[in-house]
Amino acid sequence: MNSTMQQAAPDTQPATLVMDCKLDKIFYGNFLAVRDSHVPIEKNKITGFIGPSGCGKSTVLRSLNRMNDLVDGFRFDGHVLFLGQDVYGKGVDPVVVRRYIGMVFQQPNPFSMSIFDNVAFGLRLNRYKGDIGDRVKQALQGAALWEEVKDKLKVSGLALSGGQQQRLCIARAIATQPQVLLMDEPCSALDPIATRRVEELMVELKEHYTIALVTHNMQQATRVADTTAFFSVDISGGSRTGYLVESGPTAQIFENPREKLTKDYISGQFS
Ligand SMILES: Nc1ncnc2c1ncn2[C@@H]1O[C@H](COP(=O)(O)OP(=O)(O)OP(=O)(O)O)[C@@H](O)[C@H]1O
Repeated sequence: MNSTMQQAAPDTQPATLVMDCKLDKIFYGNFLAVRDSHVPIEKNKITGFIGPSGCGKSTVLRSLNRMNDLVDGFRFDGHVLFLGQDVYGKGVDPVVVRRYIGMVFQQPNPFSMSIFDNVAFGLRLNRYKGDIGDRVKQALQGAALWEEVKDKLKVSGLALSGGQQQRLCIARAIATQPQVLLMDEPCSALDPIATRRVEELMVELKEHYTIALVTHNMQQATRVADTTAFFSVDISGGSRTGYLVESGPTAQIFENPREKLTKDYISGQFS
């Protein structure tokens, strides 16, 4: 395993599998937050994570690019493989991991700097040697924001509308050309029109990227996700531990789920 994560996928890895995430147990200190969750993430697809509050959707998502490393007491049993390589392997730099597996958060969080500098941020951080201007333009085009901002690249990112800010954050995330984009409820702070825009964008982006999406919105999952993973919460041990109930093609999960728990949840019978 090398720290740059640039090796080719081993032959044993199915070509379509970008990430193989086997999260047997995830702890925050002594608290078992998630158990028994094996989530395959397939290339150029959107994998949606759905389930009730506290079932561990964000915990699982944030484990995929080591965002949880920043949380005191976080540890897990299992593995997270990116193109067959252990994301948590010895000597693997989390900063490098996040270059390949980018993230977009719930609240649009542009930096307090110009639109251009927001998008160029990761490129500069990674000492990008090419033409930064070209890459910024390409990323803004990819995030369907270029036409709206091309004449005001020096204006602060904070001066944009909420929907534009979220597309700016998506541009920032794709500027370094990651292979996977993790999106944690990216539309929850947006109005319905901006939400539709970002949903359309996600569908366009999957042509070039692989996306894992946490969403509370089941209609959103049916609109954009190719695969859906349904999580629930086990309260039988007196604690609240999230786990994967089932995952599969979105149409199957919503129209013909294998598990009664899934059926109850998607028909609104979950308490
Ligand atoms: N940093 C943390 N420290 C301790 N416990 C945490 C931390 N983050 C999450 N948890 C706990 O882990 C469990 C899963 O939380 P998580 O946020 O992953 O669930 P979720 O399904 O994404 O919830 P929601 O839909 O409400 O955002 C919860 O019990 C939560 O309180």
